[in-house]
Amino acid sequence: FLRIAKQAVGIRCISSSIQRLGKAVDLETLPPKTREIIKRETNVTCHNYAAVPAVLSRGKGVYLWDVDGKKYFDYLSGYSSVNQGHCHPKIVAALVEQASILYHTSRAFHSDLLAEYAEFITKLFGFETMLPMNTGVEAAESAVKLARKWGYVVKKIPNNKAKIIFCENNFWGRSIAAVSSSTDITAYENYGPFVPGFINIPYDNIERLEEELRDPNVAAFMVEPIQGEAGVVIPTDGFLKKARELCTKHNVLLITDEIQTGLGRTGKRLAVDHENIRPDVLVLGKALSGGLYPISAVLADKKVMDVIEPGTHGSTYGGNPLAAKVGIAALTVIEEEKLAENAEKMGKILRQGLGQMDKDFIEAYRGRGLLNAIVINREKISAFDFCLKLKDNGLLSKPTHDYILRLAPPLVINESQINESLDIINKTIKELK
Ligand SMILES: Cc1ncc(COP(=O)(O)O)c(CNc2cccc(C(=O)O)c2)c1O
Repeated sequence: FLRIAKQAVGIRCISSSIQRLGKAVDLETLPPKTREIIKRETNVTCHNYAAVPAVLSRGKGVYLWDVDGKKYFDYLSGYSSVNQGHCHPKIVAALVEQASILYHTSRAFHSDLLAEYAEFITKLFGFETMLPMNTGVEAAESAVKLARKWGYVVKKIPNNKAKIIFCENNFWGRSIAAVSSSTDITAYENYGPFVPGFINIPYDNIERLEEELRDPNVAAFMVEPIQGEAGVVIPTDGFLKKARELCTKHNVLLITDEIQTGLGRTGKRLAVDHENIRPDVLVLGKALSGGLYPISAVLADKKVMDVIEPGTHGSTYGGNPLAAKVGIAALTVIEEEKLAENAEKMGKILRQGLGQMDKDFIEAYRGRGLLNAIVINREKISAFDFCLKLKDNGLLSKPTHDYILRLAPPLVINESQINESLDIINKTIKELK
């Protein structure tokens, strides 16, 4: 239905003012080196991003520096990839050391590190097996393939009839399958025809989920525990727990996409830990490498994962020894430095500060741990233009929508840095009043 609806009317299921593309920026207002590099890049690259006009050349911890030496707080963390902070010495050391030993064999052969990495990550998250991939969308798409195959082989769904339930305003990447499940017209427009068998329900709507789960051809429900790109949308307490119960009741796989919410970002190792539930399939990415290298993974128990036999799925780079080494280091840093606990503490301080800001300007704020967002009064300024002003004052972020600004610094941030960031946001608001 969704596919036909999208093709027929191209409806915008979410606000028509989606701001995937920021406002045009007057390059002449930028410092010369920044301006020149942006012009050169624009001349020879696909224009698939409307970037905030900062040209960065160095990063350390929570800080970034641009080519003119200006220092910024990073409040995007590479879209929650750099949870461990920029250029973390342990993760860099792992890469540098392994890069001069062995970095790629393909899985046509075994390498000495995949076993160590797979044992580490499966033990840490409590699953029997893992499938190593590279980007988030690859892992999410692998989870969709795994669920479909499980549906046919185990649940005995008639061939090519498997359905997968997604939530409106989901975001799991830019592949044809990912945009086939999307309700964001800027993500799917002019990319049809779409992948069949995908159903959309409103997020955080248990009644609608139960309704769709009654269809015996449903193989899985894939959901973000907190919707990141939708604007840090937190479900009602108990939603995930109820979804878990219903998926079990209807013999449907629960897939949680923790590519943005996982690995300490929301103040727990995984966002599902806030409700103490265990999915059938867990999808990780982004901070699995600390932002240093594309690493993603799908975790599941053997009764699910073993439907994939040799030669029926794969990836040139998936599970390479460099990724294995970097993955172990990145996960070790999160655990050893207690980054989830720090995210919980620092997130509370951040939201406390946001709560004291001018309510005429910041209409709302929300978040868990260090995955936060503010809703800006659209009468005052767009989120993109507010970003430009924040940049001038030394804080970098990027909107998720016209009036929603994400605030997601590396999880290594400390209290004085949070307070300094709050001062920058307050100063920017005062300048705009
Ligand atoms: C929840 C979630 N799942 C999957 C993906 C896809 O990961 P990859 O991008 O590594 O394939 C994401 C990605 N998250 C994300 C956030 C903001 C921008 C962009 C962008 O594609 O420009 C992507 C995500 O936020």
